Amino acid sequence: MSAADRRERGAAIVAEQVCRRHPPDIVAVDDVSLSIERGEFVVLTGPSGSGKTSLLSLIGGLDRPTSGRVLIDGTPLDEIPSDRYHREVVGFVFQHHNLLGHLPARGNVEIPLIGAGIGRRERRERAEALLREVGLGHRVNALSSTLSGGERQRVAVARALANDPRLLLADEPTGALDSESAERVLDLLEDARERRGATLLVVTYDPLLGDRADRLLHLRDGRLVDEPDRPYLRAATQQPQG
Ligand SMILES: Nc1ncnc2c1ncn2[C@@H]1O[C@H](COP(=O)(O)OP(=O)(O)OP(=O)(O)O)[C@@H](O)[C@H]1O
Repeated sequence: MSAADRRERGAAIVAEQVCRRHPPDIVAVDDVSLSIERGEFVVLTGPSGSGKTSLLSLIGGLDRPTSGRVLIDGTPLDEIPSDRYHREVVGFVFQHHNLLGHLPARGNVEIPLIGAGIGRRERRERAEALLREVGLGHRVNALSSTLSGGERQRVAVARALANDPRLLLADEPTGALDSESAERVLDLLEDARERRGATLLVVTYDPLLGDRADRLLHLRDGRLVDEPDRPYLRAATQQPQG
């Protein structure tokens, strides 16, 4: 199916000849075209420095292509107001979870709800419900800085889900976790897809995620490449270097 066909059927994400250059001569993303169906779970992998985070940032509206364009549900991303996109459409899980350590777990999950015109009490209830969903109902008042790595990552997932995003983007969400915590985070992401119909795009080296994804995309030197097997999916401690 061509990218244009998928767009007609309402692909969640389309990239059309997307490039991201950094002066003077770095090409982080080089002419990438792709299409991801609604509700699909796609893993993006490739060696270190191949452009995975750069591409995720372009799709997540954290950065803009130097040429080409990204469409979300058929609408060019640069026509969607950035605050609306981040408030209503997309949720992010970062590897280093970017939690505010001085806030309790609940406070972190409430952050995306603050700009959404939701009253304080409802925000609180929703954040607590999400934390229960990720198995942290007993830790809602714990300062994030006192949580374990796996717990923090689960808070990060709860925060990413707070706005009920239809697009969930994750950058090495299990990279820093032991296998049990990694399984748990992965279950949460898959649950978001099954229960909420979210589309998942996940950057990873983790074979566990690769096994569960519908499809793997491989980047090398900023370009999408065909790989016969899964050379970049290895335990985090054995990450291949560029
Ligand atoms: N702001 C920037 N300025 C200059 N070069 C950049 C910038 N951001 C990324 N790059 C370069 O673009 C290339 C792709 O980087 P990116 O972080 O997207 O790779 P990656 O595949 O996510 O790597 P890793 O797996 O190590 O996180 C790298 O060569 C990187 O040094």
